[in-house]
Amino acid sequence: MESHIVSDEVLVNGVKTSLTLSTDGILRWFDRGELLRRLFVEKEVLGFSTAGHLLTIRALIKTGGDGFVCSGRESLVRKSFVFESVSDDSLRKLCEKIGGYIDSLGRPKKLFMFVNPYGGKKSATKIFTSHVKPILEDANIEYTIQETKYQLHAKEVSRSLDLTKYDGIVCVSGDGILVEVVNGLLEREDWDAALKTPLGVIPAGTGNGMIKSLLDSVGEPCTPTHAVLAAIRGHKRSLDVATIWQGETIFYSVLMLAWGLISDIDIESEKYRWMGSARLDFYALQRILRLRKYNGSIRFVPAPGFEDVGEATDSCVDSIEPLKPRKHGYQGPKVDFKSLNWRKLNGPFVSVWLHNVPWGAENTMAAPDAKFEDGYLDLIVMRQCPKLALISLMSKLNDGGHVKSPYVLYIKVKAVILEPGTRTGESTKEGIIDSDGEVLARGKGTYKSNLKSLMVYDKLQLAVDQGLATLFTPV
Ligand SMILES: Nc1ncnc2c1ncn2[C@@H]1O[C@H](COP(=O)(O)OP(=O)(O)OP(=O)(O)O)[C@@H](O)[C@H]1O
Repeated sequence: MESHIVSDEVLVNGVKTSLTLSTDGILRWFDRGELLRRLFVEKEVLGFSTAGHLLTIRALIKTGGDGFVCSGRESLVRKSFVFESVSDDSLRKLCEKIGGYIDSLGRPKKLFMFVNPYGGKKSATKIFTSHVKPILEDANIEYTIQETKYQLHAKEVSRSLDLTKYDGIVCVSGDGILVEVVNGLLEREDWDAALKTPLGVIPAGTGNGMIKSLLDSVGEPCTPTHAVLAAIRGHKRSLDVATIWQGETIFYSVLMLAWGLISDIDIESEKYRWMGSARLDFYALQRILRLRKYNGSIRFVPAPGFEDVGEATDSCVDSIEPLKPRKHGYQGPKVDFKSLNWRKLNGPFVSVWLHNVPWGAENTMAAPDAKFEDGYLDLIVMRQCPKLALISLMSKLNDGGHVKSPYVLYIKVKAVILEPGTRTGESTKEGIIDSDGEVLARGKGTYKSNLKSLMVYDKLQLAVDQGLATLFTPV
């Protein structure tokens, strides 16, 4: 028998009932000894409020169950339970004990929220109003909202935000805003402390890979409501951050980097945006039928267990360019690159993909074995593949089945030097390198754009720092 944190008489619909919070964190109420209902405070209770003698407990309950069901697809609904206390004293005691228990869970009390009204289907504001706001209010969480007004606005704000005022930053957006926030935090003088600020995402973009990866890892569906709950229950986890650099230019990535087939599909299919999500399948098929291969090489430091992949490359050591020291902010991972075991794969390549978390988008499980905080990136390489096999392989992207294909090399790496080259047979055409939805580099003969990309289509280096950032997580 669990001991009680508090147990008292209350009225439910005028009927005398006993309300109990036990040390196992379950709130139960009984009628003549018979259990009427129970709520798992940690999992289901958002908060409570009082009015007169009434105590209202607000919860988020799985539909189709009483909170004990764990299947992945049911939805969550807000529900209130009202208890009438028998005296001021009783109400005070109940509030103090239930409030104390909720406080002990380490939940955020004040959040800074970015809302990107231009991400995805332009529905972030609506998602905030109808899914996020009511839950924050039920949970008595204060929030400050910042709508993003232009590209890199979230990065700018994160660089100078007074973080002592907030217990976390939540982005109602796609992955793009999260990446901006991480980049902004890493440029701060107090980057080390700033990176301990937990970050959350409410899916409202085209690519919602990070929140999909978090929710899917515990069998929960990627919905705004599940995402809010993940952000406010007080659980945190670390996240690896990859530093990508070329000369003085640096980009911090938390999701992925792609070169070849995948980035061509992602970026070039933008011109078919009017087709909606069908644009990706449509353009993927075009790209497979007229398959491109790229010259170039990848040098990498393999994770334990993958030391024999590729060929040894000693010459690499001389060509490593260390990260240039910055005036302030994070200085990159502290690794002696020259002492590491470098291996090499030569092109031509159909596709080169690096992934930090399993899902690249809600329907793309790029790297089924990727871990948030293992200190490695998953490298997925395809050098050649018959077109029919490639079509079937692309159809397996939604369950990660592609990594089992004999045409795919799937390993874990700590650092990479990528040397992208021209398309085979077309020496005037180069490719696109894309990281976390950003075009990092656009080579000759690709699509036309007035926007200048961050880096040039040339050698770039990348290394992972383990668990540098912090995320809100569902459990
Ligand atoms: N007010 C704005 N106007 C234009 N662009 C903006 C605005 N606010 C943010 N952005 C940019 O929108 C981009 C997309 O952000 P977000 O994370 O919401 O979605 P996404 O899924 O990454 O991308 P998509 O635009 O394809 O949905 C970011 O690169 C960000 O810089």
